[in-house]
Amino acid sequence: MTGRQRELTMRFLAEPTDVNYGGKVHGGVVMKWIDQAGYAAAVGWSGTYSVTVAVGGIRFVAPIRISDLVTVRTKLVHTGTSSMHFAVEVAARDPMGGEPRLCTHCVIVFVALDGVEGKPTAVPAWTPAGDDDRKLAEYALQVMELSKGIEQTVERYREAGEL
Ligand SMILES: CCCCCCCCCCCCCCCC(=O)SCCNC(=O)CCNC(=O)[C@H](O)C(C)(C)COP(=O)(O)OP(=O)(O)OC[C@H]1O[C@@H](n2cnc3c(N)ncnc32)[C@H](O)[C@@H]1OP(=O)(O)O
Repeated sequence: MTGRQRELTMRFLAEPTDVNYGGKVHGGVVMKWIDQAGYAAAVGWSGTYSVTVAVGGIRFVAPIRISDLVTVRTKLVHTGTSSMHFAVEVAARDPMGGEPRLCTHCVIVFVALDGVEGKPTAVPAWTPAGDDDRKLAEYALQVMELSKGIEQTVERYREAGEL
């Protein structure tokens, strides 16, 4: 089974405990769903315990409302040695009808460990099969490069004691 399931989808209803005073789902709750779907996808692909190492390019495009049917879709778009990059889309729709709306998208990266307190370990490699796959992989790598650039900027300011 490891190294075979490239896509994973979670579906559920947005509950009253997920929403803020305006009836819209908290951004942090959406991030938790992304993390959970990414975790299931990562351990499925790697066959080992995996941890989130980075999230990039997260954009909350449209709100999710209470009782919406939510779909979190993850797609593996790149593997490194121990890392797995997933493109994630969160969509929602009224379960009584209506078109799905894209609500959030991002890239999330997991690292496979050789145990719960372990070290990074190799994952089955995934190779892009066509132009669409190659574009997705390039997109994910660019997003993560930009995120690493932000991390380095933050680090520079922290080291200079300016934060
Ligand atoms: C048995 C128990 C089951 C429990 C079942 C419960 C289930 C319930 C539901 C689950 C719910 C959801 C759960 C979600 C999973 C968490 O939420 S995990 C918690 C949040 N994450 C963490 O705590 C991770 C903290 N970070 C770390 O421990 C270390 O940074 C890591 C991830 C082990 C990496 O260590 P490191 O020394 O940086 O390792 P290093 O060898 O330099 O890099 C490893 C890889 O990371 C990549 N990397 C490093 N930095 C970055 C970056 N900024 N950007 C991109 N890639 C990077 C490297 O490029 C490298 O990739 P490869 O070249 O190998 O492909």
